[in-house]
Amino acid sequence: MKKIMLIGYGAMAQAVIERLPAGVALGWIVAREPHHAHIRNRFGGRVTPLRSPQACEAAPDLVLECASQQAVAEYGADVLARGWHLAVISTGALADAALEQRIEAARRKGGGRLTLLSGALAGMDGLAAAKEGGLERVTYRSRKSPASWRGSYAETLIDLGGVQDAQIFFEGSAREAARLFPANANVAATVALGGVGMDDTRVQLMVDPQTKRNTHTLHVEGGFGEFHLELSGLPLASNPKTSALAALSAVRACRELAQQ
Ligand SMILES: NC(=O)C1=CN([C@@H]2O[C@H](COP(=O)(O)OP(=O)(O)OC[C@H]3O[C@@H](n4cnc5c(N)ncnc54)[C@H](OP(=O)(O)O)[C@@H]3O)[C@@H](O)[C@H]2O)C=CC1
Ligand SMILES: O=C([O-])CC(=O)C(=O)O
Repeated sequence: MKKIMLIGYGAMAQAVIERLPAGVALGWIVAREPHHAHIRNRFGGRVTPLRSPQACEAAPDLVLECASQQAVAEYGADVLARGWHLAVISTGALADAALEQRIEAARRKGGGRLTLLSGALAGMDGLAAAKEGGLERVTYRSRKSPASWRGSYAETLIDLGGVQDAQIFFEGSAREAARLFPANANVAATVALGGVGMDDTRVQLMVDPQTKRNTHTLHVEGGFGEFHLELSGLPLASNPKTSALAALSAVRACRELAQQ
């Protein structure tokens, strides 16, 4: 039986817990103190709530980050320095070049393994293959409902309550998008890391009052030709910012672990 540590106890973490595949057990949850009593009541002694991964006395087979860019900054380097396997969903954290270097240095020194989860988008395999032939242009667009952008920096750029038609409210690099929209633009960072990098990946963010989906559009041009991919994902009921597919990509990482 493989034993995992989950970082975060929000919408995605709940979706992952509900779908944990056979052969994988949840051993630890890193969560803020107010969640600890709930975790103890729900799982009894089977799952230990922790304030940080450093408080864990055993070695998890996988540490699954389903929390925030801030959590990646707080714990990522330490997890990798211990030689553990870290799977990250809040990939936008790596838009901070200093943090990316710290994480890479810790990984090299400690021998840990870093996996970037494919998250809410598909096609990362095709992007990686296309990169081998040279990439010329990568554009990513995210289109979500007003509810999905609420509480984000979008509120300073557009009147989410008054918008009548679909509208682009942000255009910029993946680095800017991931840092300005930490709960909404991790996919931009994932595309950037798999393709032409944070500064050359063009990003458009769009609000659409007519949709209830999170639609991700990726356009890639290069020596191989071009591809255009559109994925229309259902958001999680408990967090409209987050697509169900992102949680399923974390479940898939657990299944791969079970099969090792
Ligand atoms: N790569 C991708 O394709 C996608 C990435 N994401 C990212 O996945 C992450 C999780 O999403 P989701 O579950 O929907 O978000 P939620 O806001 O629903 O839940 C986040 C959880 O993580 C906890 N948390 C955040 N920071 C820390 C920390 N430093 N230490 C301990 N706990 C922490 C929160 O704690 P508390 O309850 O105390 O606030 C909360 O329990 C987000 O960063 C989101 O942006 C989402 C969708 C797609
Ligand atoms: O889940 C999504 O649709 C995308 C998302 O939030 C992100 O990229 O951070």
